[in-house]
Amino acid sequence: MSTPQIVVHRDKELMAQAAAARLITKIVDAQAARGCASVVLTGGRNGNALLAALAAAPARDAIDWSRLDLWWGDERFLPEGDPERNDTQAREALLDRVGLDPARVHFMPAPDGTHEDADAAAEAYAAELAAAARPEDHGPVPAFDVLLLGVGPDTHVASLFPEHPGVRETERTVIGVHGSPKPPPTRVSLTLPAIRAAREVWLLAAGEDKATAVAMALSGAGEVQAPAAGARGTRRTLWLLDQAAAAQLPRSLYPPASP
Ligand SMILES: O=C(O)[C@H](O)[C@@H](O)[C@H](O)[C@H](O)COP(=O)(O)O
Repeated sequence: MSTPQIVVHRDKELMAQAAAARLITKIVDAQAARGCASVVLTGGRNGNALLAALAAAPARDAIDWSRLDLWWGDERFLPEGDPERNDTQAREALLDRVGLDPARVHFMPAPDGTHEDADAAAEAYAAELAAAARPEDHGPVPAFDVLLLGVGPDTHVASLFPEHPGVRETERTVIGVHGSPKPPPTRVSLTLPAIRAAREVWLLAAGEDKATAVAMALSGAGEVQAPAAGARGTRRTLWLLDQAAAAQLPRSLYPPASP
């Protein structure tokens, strides 16, 4: 697993634009090397701001959108089209404006006749991930190129909350989450083992309400107390912050070239 690297941007708008530029390059490079790319999306304001910045970036057309696999790190277990669903928000911010191949867009299931509860939805998503994993991925989920995560003020990532059962999961790749402290209470989430299959994990945090969480997760806290600390990529773990979210980082971690 990779050691976290930290990049601090002046404010959250610049952070979203720089992350979008970084993501465009990453996807273009992966497509040039292998013909396709895979990205795991996150819910939350910072993840959506990144998608909106991507939609507005002229260089977005460098991406072959029909050869991009999209997955979700977590989803709010609400009916399809609900404005609070992460995928509804992602569609509005970006997905409805680009030429994606619907077969490559892997929404997490919504409640319906087949997926009565979040546990059934999680099981179905785990099977979809397993079916997409190739032998060279050496595991039950694809080795995603980039997995995006927002960081909560309590250090949660995806729908893995401090001290909740989900953060202790070592076997399953996707779980149903019940009693989430962040509404809505019922969710579906990748687990830390699934997150750690990604080549690159990018964590996004902006605003002063994130400063304590960022400092805690980067200062040696355990993943049960600080789930963000357990989110690492096999090749790279990148914390993308604005100045306010970086304000409580120990000086030893604060990158030299930061504003
Ligand atoms: O479904 C969700 O709500 C998320 O996926 C969640 O993990 C989110 O990313 C963080 O809470 C950060 O959210 P903000 O970027 O809005 O602070």
